[in-house]
Amino acid sequence: MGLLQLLKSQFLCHLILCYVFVVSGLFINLLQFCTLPVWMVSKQLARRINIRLAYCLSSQMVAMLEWWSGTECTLYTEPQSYRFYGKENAIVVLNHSYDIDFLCGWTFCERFGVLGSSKVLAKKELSYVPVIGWMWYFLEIVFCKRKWEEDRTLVAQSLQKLHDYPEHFWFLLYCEGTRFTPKKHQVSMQVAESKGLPILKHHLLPRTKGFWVTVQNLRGKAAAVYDSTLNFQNNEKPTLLGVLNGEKYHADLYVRRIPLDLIPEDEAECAAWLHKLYQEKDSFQEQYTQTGRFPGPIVSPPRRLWSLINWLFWSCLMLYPLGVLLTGLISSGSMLSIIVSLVFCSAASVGVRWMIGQTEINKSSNYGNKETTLNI
Ligand SMILES: CC/C=C\C/C=C\C/C=C\C/C=C\C/C=C\C/C=C\CCC(=O)SCCNC(=O)CCNC(=O)[C@H](O)C(C)(C)COP(=O)(O)OP(=O)(O)OC[C@H]1O[C@@H](n2cnc3c(N)ncnc32)[C@H](O)[C@@H]1OP(=O)(O)O
Ligand SMILES: CCCCCCCC/C=C\CCCCCCCC(=O)OC[C@@H](O)COP(=O)(O)O
Repeated sequence: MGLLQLLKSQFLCHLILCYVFVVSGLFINLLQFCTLPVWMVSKQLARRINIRLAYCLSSQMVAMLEWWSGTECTLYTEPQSYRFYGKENAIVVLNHSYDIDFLCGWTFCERFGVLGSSKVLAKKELSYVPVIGWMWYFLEIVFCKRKWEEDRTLVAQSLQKLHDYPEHFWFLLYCEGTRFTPKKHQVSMQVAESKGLPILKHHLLPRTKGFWVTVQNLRGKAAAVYDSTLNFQNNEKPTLLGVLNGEKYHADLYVRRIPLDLIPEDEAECAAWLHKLYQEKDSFQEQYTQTGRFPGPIVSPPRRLWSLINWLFWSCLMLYPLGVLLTGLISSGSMLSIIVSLVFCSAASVGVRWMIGQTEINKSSNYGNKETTLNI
């Protein structure tokens, strides 16, 4: 292990990175809160400010992936589709099998200039996660309860509000609704069998209602669906803790651009269309497993310096007061103050560890896990 790699794996380094992320994140949340009066005067101005504030926060995590861990993200796509990326609104359909799939998605958002405005249909529980969840609230992220009776109006209303959104955005939809585990796969394949649908090897059976409601409500606003399939070379199983440790991963993303007009309006036809899409995605994954690559040419956008510059800026801004505080603390010689600070630091690390836990598949919810969820 090289010296730099050894440094990256040190707990003290992690503590510093997390400190910068959390404290700057809370500060950004506060700035977002201050944009509330602006909403009353100019909604579009408030939205544009929030897009930039969100960029300041999410690009720190992107910088950690791209510059700290040096993870390589390769894009497989047709050149005629590539020219549209970042220049139109789109619905992104992505497989949900990795702890850091959302972060790889963010990396591509950053490279195509839509990171600050990127959106997702997220489970409601994530809105309570400090920093990221609170940021999403101001970014008009669409939350769902994964209860269709409530979601059908809730999600539709939130999507309608995006019709006058002032900047290009990608709206991410994990149609599988939860992360892939062997148990959830087994349960969802029972549902597939009962519906006479083919067995999927690499995906859970997609939930079609959220897709249908999204497509219907973003018609006229989104131009296309980006069917995206993510995998990692050499069977890597990336984690956020691994990224924090400076481990380098190799992500491959295959994207097909499908104009929204090609997607059926009728709910049943739209559901059948999505099932067929997932059967195709499954065959791409199988091809990747067999050959180590996706179909189509590689047209990767390079990582940009912006995420690194933003990260260095916030690090300087946050580490300076920390340095002043620590110097004052040590020179005061007060044992009580030092103990209180240590207790505070320990509590903060437990809090950050909990946040990182939200990304871990082994802490995944029970949604889709139980036979009782079978609506058959
Ligand atoms: C060029 C580069 C391109 C791309 C780059 C890639 C990406 C970048 C893009 C953007 C990045 C933006 C942000 C990323 C940042 C962070 C993201 C982080 C995380 C958030 C993710 C989540 O929170 S995922 C969880 C929430 N989302 C969803 O659940 C969406 C999918 N779900 C649905 O659509 C659901 O339908 C619903 C939520 C709307 C409603 O849920 P409900 O439970 O009520 O489901 P259903 O009504 O669908 O269930 C009943 C039907 O399902 C059948 N059933 C029952 N059991 C199962 C089972 N185990 N598996 C499958 N199906 C099942 C049942 O039979 C019913 O069938 P019907 O035929 O009657 O529909
Ligand atoms: C720059 C240094 C930063 C270091 C510190 C990083 C700390 C930040 C930690 C976490 C940010 C929270 C991001 C939450 C995104 C979680 C995405 C996710 O995958 O959600 C799961 C959901 O889809 C389905 O849930 P279930 O599978 O049903 O359960």
